[in-house]
Amino acid sequence: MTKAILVINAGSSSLKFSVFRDSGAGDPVAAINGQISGIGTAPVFEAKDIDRKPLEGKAWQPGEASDRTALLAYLLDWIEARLDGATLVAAGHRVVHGGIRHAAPVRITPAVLDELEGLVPLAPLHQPHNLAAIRALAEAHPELPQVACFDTAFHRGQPWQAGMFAIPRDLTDEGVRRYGFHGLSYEYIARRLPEIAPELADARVVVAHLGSGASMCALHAGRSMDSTMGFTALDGLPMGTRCGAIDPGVLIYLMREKGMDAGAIEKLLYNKSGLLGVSGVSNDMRALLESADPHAQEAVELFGFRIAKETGALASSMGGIDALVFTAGIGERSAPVRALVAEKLAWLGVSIDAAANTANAAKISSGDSRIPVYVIPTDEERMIALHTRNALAA
Ligand SMILES: Nc1ncnc2c1ncn2[C@@H]1O[C@H](COP(=O)(O)OP(=O)(O)O)[C@@H](O)[C@H]1O
Ligand SMILES: CC(=O)OP(=O)(O)O
Ligand SMILES: [Mg+2]
Repeated sequence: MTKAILVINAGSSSLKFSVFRDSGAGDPVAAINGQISGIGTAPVFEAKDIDRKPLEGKAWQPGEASDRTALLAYLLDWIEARLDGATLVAAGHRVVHGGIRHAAPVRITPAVLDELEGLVPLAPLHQPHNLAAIRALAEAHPELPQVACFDTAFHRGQPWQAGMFAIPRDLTDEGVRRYGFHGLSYEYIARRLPEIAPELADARVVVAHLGSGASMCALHAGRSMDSTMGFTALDGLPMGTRCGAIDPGVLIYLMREKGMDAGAIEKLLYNKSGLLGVSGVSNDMRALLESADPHAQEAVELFGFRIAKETGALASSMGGIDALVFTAGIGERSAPVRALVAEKLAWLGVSIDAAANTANAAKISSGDSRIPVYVIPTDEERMIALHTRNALAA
């Protein structure tokens, strides 16, 4: 029997999904990818087959389909009509925060769901939507096994120094520590890199996951040694709308001198900062690269500066660097951003080939670069499908 696994990556206003077919041999294979975007306003459903051929499009009128349960029920009906003889056996979800307890994917039960709900304050942009999708699916299909795959899990094996803040120990003990995120993406890169470059299997590699959320990871022999994100997905690099690393004294200043409460600070740092806050133009890197506004150019420059700076820091965490990898939306597709970072890493001997970079080639370093530089498309969905299958088999 061919089995089908539904993979869901739920965001604030979108629900990305994939259907994988699992014959039992090798990795599950993606058959359908799609998303429902515009949730909460005017939802739009799009799906493509594995050759990127459009399968379906549907747009709802504003207000017509406002709740996630109804949209998920629609999605499930649509998927079930296209299983083509396969049986839907499980759903795997990206859940951003697994907290102190989860170092591996877990089968969802009501108790697990309640526990994950407790982590909402640590990932306000993601966790509520991840859990809402699980709840809605459980309502529509109570018998379907669901598995939560955590963005934090891959980092749980880091050396203790990478996970610790210099704060009183009782706070550390209760979980106020650095977790790291985008773990499903880094785990995929850790598997994929040795296929592309076998000589790098045991190497010290800095991976830059540059999407709407952006972070970097120090990978040594495929294991996470350090990462730029910490307790929350706010730390590290500036992102589309998130500030990245900030002096905690700024928060005290905002509270004391500006009278801001937790909600206002959360909104400022998660939704109004980053590329959007610096540029005043957009949170989208494409718009900034096209803009002549000097503040847009400053936002791009700051992004590149911080990526280069963190490359040095992460290399230090591993005692050196043997390769650099770019991935995710900006990392995979923005030659100007990669060129900017490479320029700032010239001191390290990084040099890229302009034509290869423009072509988004797999290897973009020039022959005389001291370390190779790769562009590797990430595949968080494939990791989720794999983890979901394995969690069910266990
Ligand atoms: N060709 C491109 N050039 C520059 N940036 C791009 C390009 N294509 C996509 N992006 C950027 O990638 C970001 C989305 O990355 P992605 O990894 O899909 O994010 P997420 O999954 O976190 O929503 C967008 O904010 C956009 O700025
Ligand atoms: C953890 C995180 O920042 O995720 P995303 O890039 O999807 O926003
Ligand atoms: Mg992403």
